[in-house]
Amino acid sequence: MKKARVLLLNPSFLPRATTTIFSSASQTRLLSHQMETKPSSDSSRYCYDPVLRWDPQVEDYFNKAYGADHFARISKALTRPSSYSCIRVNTVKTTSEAVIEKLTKILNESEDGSLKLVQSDGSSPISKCQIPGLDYVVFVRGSGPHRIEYGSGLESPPKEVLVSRKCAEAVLRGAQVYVPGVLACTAHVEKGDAVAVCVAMEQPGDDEGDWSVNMTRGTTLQGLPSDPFYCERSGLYIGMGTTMLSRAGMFRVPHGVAVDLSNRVFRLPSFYNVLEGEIFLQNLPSIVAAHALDPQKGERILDMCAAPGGKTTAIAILMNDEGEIVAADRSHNKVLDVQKLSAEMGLSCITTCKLDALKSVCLPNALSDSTTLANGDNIGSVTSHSALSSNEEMASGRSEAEKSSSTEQPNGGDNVSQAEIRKNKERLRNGRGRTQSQGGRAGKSQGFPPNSFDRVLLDAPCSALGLRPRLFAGLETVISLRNHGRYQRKMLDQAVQLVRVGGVLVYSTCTINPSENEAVVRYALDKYKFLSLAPQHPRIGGPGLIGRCEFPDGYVEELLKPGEEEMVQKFDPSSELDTIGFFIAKFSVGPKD
Ligand SMILES: C[S@@+](CC[C@H](N)C(=O)[O-])C[C@H]1O[C@@H](n2cnc3c(N)ncnc32)[C@H](O)[C@@H]1O
Repeated sequence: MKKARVLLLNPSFLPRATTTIFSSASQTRLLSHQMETKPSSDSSRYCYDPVLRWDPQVEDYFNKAYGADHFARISKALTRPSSYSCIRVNTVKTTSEAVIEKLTKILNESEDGSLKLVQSDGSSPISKCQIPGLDYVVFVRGSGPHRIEYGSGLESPPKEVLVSRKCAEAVLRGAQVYVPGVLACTAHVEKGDAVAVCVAMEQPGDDEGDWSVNMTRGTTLQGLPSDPFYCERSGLYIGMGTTMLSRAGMFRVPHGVAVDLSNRVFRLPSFYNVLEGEIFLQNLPSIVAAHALDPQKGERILDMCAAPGGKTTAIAILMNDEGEIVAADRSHNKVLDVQKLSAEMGLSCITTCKLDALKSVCLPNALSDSTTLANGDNIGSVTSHSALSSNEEMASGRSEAEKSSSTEQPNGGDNVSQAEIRKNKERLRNGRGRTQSQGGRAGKSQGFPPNSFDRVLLDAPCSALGLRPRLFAGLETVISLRNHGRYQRKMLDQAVQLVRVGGVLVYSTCTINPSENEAVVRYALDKYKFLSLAPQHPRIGGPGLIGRCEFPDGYVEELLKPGEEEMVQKFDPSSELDTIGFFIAKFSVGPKD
């Protein structure tokens, strides 16, 4: 496979990089270090130098796709958080300047002084994004990896708290160590003790592809080589902190902070619950995906896999909250999350519905057929889009008064089941029920007629192999990666039908897997001759991969053709942009016949 040219990026777009401190031991560490059985020296044990574990065939595939050196860099980058937090400002409510002022005050007043300390040159860690058109994006620079003094040279080893891999990934992003994430702890730990926090990583089981942590919660550690998985935990220390509970408390109480991790390998501010409704923490490529869609005021847009609503709300802000965005997701509870976010951000152009993207196209006659069915044996569970938007089922950020007075019925309003009409009349008379108080219910949609949207975003569910920090990747196999691609192609088949001629379709994923990115684009371009790749603005990601990949089982995967690679945006976690791995393709929809 031919590797595509790497686009050189202008680093001035980004917050200035902080000094990284890698020990020479960490640079030379062998890929197989987690499997070593010999006890390691103190300095290589008490440090953060994880190596991502992949299924061997997946690793082989990625090595071929990217080249071994490049993939090793990607794999390493995935184990670290990005060096900055990216904040999207809700310009409907506030401005970047106001947010920068408030965040500066919050950070200066914060009890955790670590963020102040990282700026050795006296500059602020907060800055406005310099990418043209993205001046409503604010970066907050973090720092790391820091070398932590664990006191390992002392006579007795440091007391330890062992946390689950998922807990560790959250902690690396700035979270605290919460009780449910704690798996094991040294004996006799009391509240207020200094502890080293390390990660319990999945280990290979007896069968191929079988991985597990294999440790009972509450296990006692001694800090000695006789501890379970002692060697395997080498190089997996994420910081030093103070216990907020005794050992017994950690395994007795259901929630709360277990360790106040004051000395971290990576220091990133946690903006949990900060400036709610005014800001949204979002990865830079996700913001760029909303721009790639290029939504215009007054348009009708479908976000097919919308939850939790990060891109939906980004699109709404780009439209200045004028037009209609239908935010769909398969999961009822996740649709509620979109409703909550839209309401919090004060956005009224977003309507939500529960919809399986694989069934999102509904032919006009099928629409009334299934509505008839719904009247009979499945009352109220299937409701057309028109019914939803006119009858409050499709919850939106619009005020109650506005919605109840709305007479707008885009499809003529003739697809509403009588049961739904009765139910809604009652609801309007009685006011919202308890579960409907803040978008407590997500209406189901049975789909939309072909060509009913100006633009469609398909931010597809994927293997998420671009998300970082990631400490383990062994569960995906070449077959599961291929299956993700198959699922995405089926969704794309639906999306293509829903965009009107002259409209735009954006396809995105947060994975580095070519089967879910370039191969899906190849499929779309080969199958739908009316699709063409369209230029994206801004274009700050790198090029896609061209060529083909042949697998040992004979499966052949076609990727992009020469000339197409510069039309997509591939965000490489190992590049200077220091983002998650992400992929964006934008298609123009030409005449369909
Ligand atoms: C990558 S996430 C979307 C993230 C979202 N676009 C954002 O920016 O906040 C993928 C979403 O697809 C949803 N999903 C998975 N399968 C689906 C299906 N068949 N139909 C609709 N949604 C689906 C998941 O529930 C998940 O919320």
